[in-house]
Amino acid sequence: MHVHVNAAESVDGKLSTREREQVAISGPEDFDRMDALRAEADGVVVGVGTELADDPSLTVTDAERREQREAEGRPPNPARVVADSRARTPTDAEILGDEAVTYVLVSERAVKGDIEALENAGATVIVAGEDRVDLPGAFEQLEAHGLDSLMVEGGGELVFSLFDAGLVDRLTVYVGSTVIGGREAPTLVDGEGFTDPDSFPELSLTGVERMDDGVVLSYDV
Ligand SMILES: NC(=O)C1=CN([C@@H]2O[C@H](COP(=O)(O)OP(=O)(O)OC[C@H]3O[C@@H](n4cnc5c(N)ncnc54)[C@H](OP(=O)(O)O)[C@@H]3O)[C@@H](O)[C@H]2O)C=CC1
Ligand SMILES: Nc1nc(O)c(N)c(N[C@@H]2O[C@H](COP(=O)(O)O)[C@@H](O)[C@H]2O)n1
Repeated sequence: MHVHVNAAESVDGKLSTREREQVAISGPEDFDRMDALRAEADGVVVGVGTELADDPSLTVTDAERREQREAEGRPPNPARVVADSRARTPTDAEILGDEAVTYVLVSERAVKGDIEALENAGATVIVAGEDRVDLPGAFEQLEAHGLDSLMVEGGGELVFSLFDAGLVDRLTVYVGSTVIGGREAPTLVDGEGFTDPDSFPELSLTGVERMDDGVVLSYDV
């Protein structure tokens, strides 16, 4: 499985405000770059924190990109994937719309009734892990469903777990020229954090590009 993490952060590393409401950090050029990344991927992934905060659609906006995918024998939109241990995704969430297939990754903590409600709303539910979603195990199951490349949009809790599990292959981050601040505001990588310098993931900078009012930094992991 190839895993690409892409997000937009303020100059002080925040993904959003302490109120965790969706903020447009990047501009039209970067949103178009994100759309192109979605169009390349077999699946677009978020954590349930992002799902509940933003209610995103995770679909490809540009019609030509959807047509190009279809010309290649792919579905017009990538699959949507949400890491949601306790099956908290609302059944009227945008990601359960019929523009694309949707996988909800849950753990054994999810109750049967909530799983069935998501299945009735059109989701395919994948169970992996006892407490939180076991990401390596869940990604193996996604591969069995034909998904070989994932574009992860966040948020910081999920991105930490992906780095911690050694699952990230590529990182692109738009750094906008704005300051959000707030010790409780989500950052690109939250979770428990790494403490041993020997365990810090080492990235290799592969690109720096000016875009909108900021820069896009690209890394191989
Ligand atoms: N600027 C940008 O580019 C982006 C901004 N955002 C912003 O980020 C914020 C949301 O980020 P955040 O709160 O970090 O939430 P996340 O989207 O990272 O979701 C975190 C939740 O995912 C669930 N989860 C399931 N399995 C795992 C696992 N193995 N590891 C980690 N989490 C797991 C957990 O809930 P549970 O245990 O219940 O399953 C956890 O609380 C919002 O404010 C949103 O607007 C988000 C994406 C991009
Ligand atoms: N690239 C980027 N720039 C920003 O400024 C952002 N706020 C985000 N957020 C991500 O975009 C998702 C919105 O998805 P839809 O367009 O509604 O499908 C949101 O959930 C974040 O993942 N990204």
